[in-house]
Amino acid sequence: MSYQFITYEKRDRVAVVTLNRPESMNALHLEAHLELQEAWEDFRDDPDVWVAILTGAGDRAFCAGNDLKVTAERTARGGDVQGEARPPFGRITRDFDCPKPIIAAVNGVAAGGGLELILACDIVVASEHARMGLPEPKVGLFAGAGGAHRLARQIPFKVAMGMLLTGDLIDAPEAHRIGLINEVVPHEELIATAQAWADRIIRCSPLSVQLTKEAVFDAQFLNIDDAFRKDNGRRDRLLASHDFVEGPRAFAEKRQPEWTGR
Ligand SMILES: CCCCCCCCCCCCC[C@H](O)CC(=O)SCCNC(=O)CCNC(=O)[C@H](O)C(C)(C)COP(=O)(O)OP(=O)(O)OC[C@H]1O[C@@H](n2cnc3c(N)ncnc32)[C@H](O)[C@@H]1OP(=O)(O)O
Repeated sequence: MSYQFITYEKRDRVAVVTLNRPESMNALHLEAHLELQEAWEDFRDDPDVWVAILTGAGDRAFCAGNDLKVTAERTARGGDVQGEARPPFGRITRDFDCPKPIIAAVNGVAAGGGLELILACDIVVASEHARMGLPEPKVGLFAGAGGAHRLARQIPFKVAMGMLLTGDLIDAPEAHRIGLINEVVPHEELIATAQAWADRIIRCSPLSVQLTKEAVFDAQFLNIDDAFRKDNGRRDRLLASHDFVEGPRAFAEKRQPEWTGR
């Protein structure tokens, strides 16, 4: 599939998705959002790819959120911005709720939908000059693509409300201090650090990793009985899998496992 507003490369079980509108701070208009959605569906459904890295092109921005200039132009022309906005607000990060891990490599500013993409990722490595926040209230919107219901689950409530109600951005060291990101690294080490996280994950059984992510997600959003009920189904699936046989056998034979993910 060829893309105009993102790049999508797969190598050695890792998919690298790059937002590719550096001239617009990698801001997302509807067309870019739809390409991103397509790439996630391919990543989710490709059995040969186990982890994704999401980053932005250029050195200035990871993603500046919705493309405000395009929205302004389309609103001025009487375009159906409301219709355009409806799917992404629900979908832009729902698609990320695929069971495979996604690592964000934050190469610059992540604002609005840019931070909402990060909140939907599982592991976040940021360049030392990255900044992030949810400035939607400053532009007449609200963080409806995951920011309002994810931020307060990932950092202390009052710190989250301070960010959500002011729209203020924070720098990478502060994001790391409050636990919003895993690591802050020199800019030139960003992609290598994200790749190192991916390499550590693909040494694990892909089936175990995916079921772990599903279990964590269900525990966050389902009532405890439903979450445990789904865990029982996951456990049965894992116990019946090749990986459940291969893992202990490889350990006993002191060799690297040969995972199949089935
Ligand atoms: C909502 C309708 C949706 C319609 C369908 C869209 C589908 C895609 C869905 C995306 C997710 C939407 C959900 C999300 O919750 C809603 C939002 O994201 S609202 C937007 C939130 N983002 C912002 O408010 C950020 C605005 N920008 C800034 O605050 C600053 O630019 C910055 C990011 C902090 C960077 O500051 P600086 O480093 O000082 O750089 P500049 O300000 O000088 O900017 C450089 C250059 O880039 C242009 N630019 C920056 N941000 C955007 C943007 N979001 N859209 C378009 N262009 C942007 C800026 O204008 C400058 O351009 P120049 O003037 O040099 O031509």
